[in-house]
Amino acid sequence: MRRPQSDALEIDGLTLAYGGTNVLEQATARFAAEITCVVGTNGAGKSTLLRALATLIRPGAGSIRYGEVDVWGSAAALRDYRAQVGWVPQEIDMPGSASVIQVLRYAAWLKELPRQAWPHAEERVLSITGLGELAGRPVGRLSGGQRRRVMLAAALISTPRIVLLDEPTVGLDSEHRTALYDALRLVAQESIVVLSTHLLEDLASIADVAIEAVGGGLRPIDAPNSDVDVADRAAFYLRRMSSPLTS
Ligand SMILES: Nc1ncnc2c1ncn2[C@@H]1O[C@H](COP(=O)(O)OP(=O)(O)OP(=O)(O)O)[C@@H](O)[C@H]1O
Repeated sequence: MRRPQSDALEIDGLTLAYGGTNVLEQATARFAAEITCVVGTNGAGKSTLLRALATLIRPGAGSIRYGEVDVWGSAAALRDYRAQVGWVPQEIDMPGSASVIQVLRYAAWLKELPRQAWPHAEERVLSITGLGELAGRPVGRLSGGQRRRVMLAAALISTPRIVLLDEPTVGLDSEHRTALYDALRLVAQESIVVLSTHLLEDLASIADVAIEAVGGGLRPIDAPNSDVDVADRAAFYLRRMSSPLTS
């Protein structure tokens, strides 16, 4: 079931900079309980936007609001917001000797989940990510795609309402991408999912909404009629991506 409108995540007039250089300027967007893909060329600001949504970077101007609350408005608002966020960074960083279940328990401990809730939470995220049979295996003995799903499972352990993934498909073959996308489909039934990608051809199979980081701003790529088939949708996105800014 879709989340109520009031729980949307909104950015308004957002400016993000490193040093004195703006990466995004006056950017506006709205994210609902569906899968939003952020696309754009190298250096366009996709990761920067994702990091800002994860509150790893503080905006120079503008606001990030979740359910009408300015997440940077107070220390309490920031803490409450962070408790709702599951973050999957681009870099896979887990001790190779730890088993999948140990990684999940560490994530549950970090998120301060009550210990009695751990077994149910572990079962839930293993099921969503299709990792049940690998629970006891050291992550160093998993494939890149499986490790990526472990990171997603760890991010999901506290049932976050907002799931942010920076380039989650890097290095994955189509089979592993499909497994990841299947997991994200389940997550997006209840949570806001935002991911960055440079794989335009995958937008057709995963994106409910696509936005492009371009020229320091964010531009929605109109959703095509969902009745058209997947190949047509992909072609649609690719056409939109290559169209001039004024179109
Ligand atoms: N920590 C940083 N310090 C200074 N500049 C940075 C930093 N991180 C990113 N940048 C710059 O900000 C701009 C946007 O980078 P960002 O990583 O958000 O782009 P991207 O769209 O994710 O690119 P890619 O597709 O290559 O991952 C780039 O010009 C980059 O060089």
